[in-house]
Amino acid sequence: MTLDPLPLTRIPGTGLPSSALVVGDPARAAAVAELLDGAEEVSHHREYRLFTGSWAGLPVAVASHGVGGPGAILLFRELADAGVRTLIRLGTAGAIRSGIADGDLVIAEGAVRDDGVNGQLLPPEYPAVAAPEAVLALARAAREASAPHHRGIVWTRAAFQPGLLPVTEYGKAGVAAIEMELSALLVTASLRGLTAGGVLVVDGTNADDLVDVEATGGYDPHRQVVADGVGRAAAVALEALRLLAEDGR
Ligand SMILES: O=P(O)(O)O[C@H]1O[C@H](CO)[C@@H](O)[C@H]1O
Ligand SMILES: O=c1cc[nH]c(=O)[nH]1
Repeated sequence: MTLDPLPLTRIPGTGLPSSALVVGDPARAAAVAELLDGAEEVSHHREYRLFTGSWAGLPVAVASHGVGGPGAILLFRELADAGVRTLIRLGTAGAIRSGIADGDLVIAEGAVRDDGVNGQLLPPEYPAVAAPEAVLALARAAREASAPHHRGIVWTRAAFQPGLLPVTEYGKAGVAAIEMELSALLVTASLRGLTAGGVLVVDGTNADDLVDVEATGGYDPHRQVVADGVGRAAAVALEALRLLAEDGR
């Protein structure tokens, strides 16, 4: 692999696979890499940890982007600069819509753009939409893996912990779940002509009192039900990348 590290994340500027799975947590990137054949760690700078390997014959990159849109977008853009064309985010999220339980997967059809970075880059009317092909590939992979899953709009929100200001009641608009980076990825993908989507594992409730507490319990992402969901979602996301590649993406 050519070693010409890009300035912000120190990932190589050339030689990466065209398909990438992105996750928040560097330790999760390492855990997902263990599912790959021939996995190697390529680079690790700040929160940006990168592995390559292959899944069912498809070369893939697995990279971590840390917590929050402003930092994550640095990785998304440098992956695009490095030639990555198809990206799936595998993350965790709090459920908002009722009927979504801990460990369930939420496949994002689009995201509310509260990511804390795109608002400084382009007008708020510009949408954050997942590639339909990515949505369908994720749904098919989840169905074939018998992983409980839901589809819908996700709220990407820069703030996690509660503050003084009232919180928008996106539950009334049918929003499925809340997380922190997906809209940064989806907008980057639209601007750069990439294919992107996201699958999120419900890990409980957001710190704000927004969610279906009865369905999800309190916020504790360190439970077995979440780890089991992340394991299922990792296989679903990798399989979706394979389906997309089969489809020429
Ligand atoms: O599990 P990850 O991918 O980090 O995703 C979620 O978890 C973090 C918050 O704990 C935020 O990054 C949020 O988007
Ligand atoms: O942003 C997030 C991530 C996980 N769980 C939440 O409730 N919110």
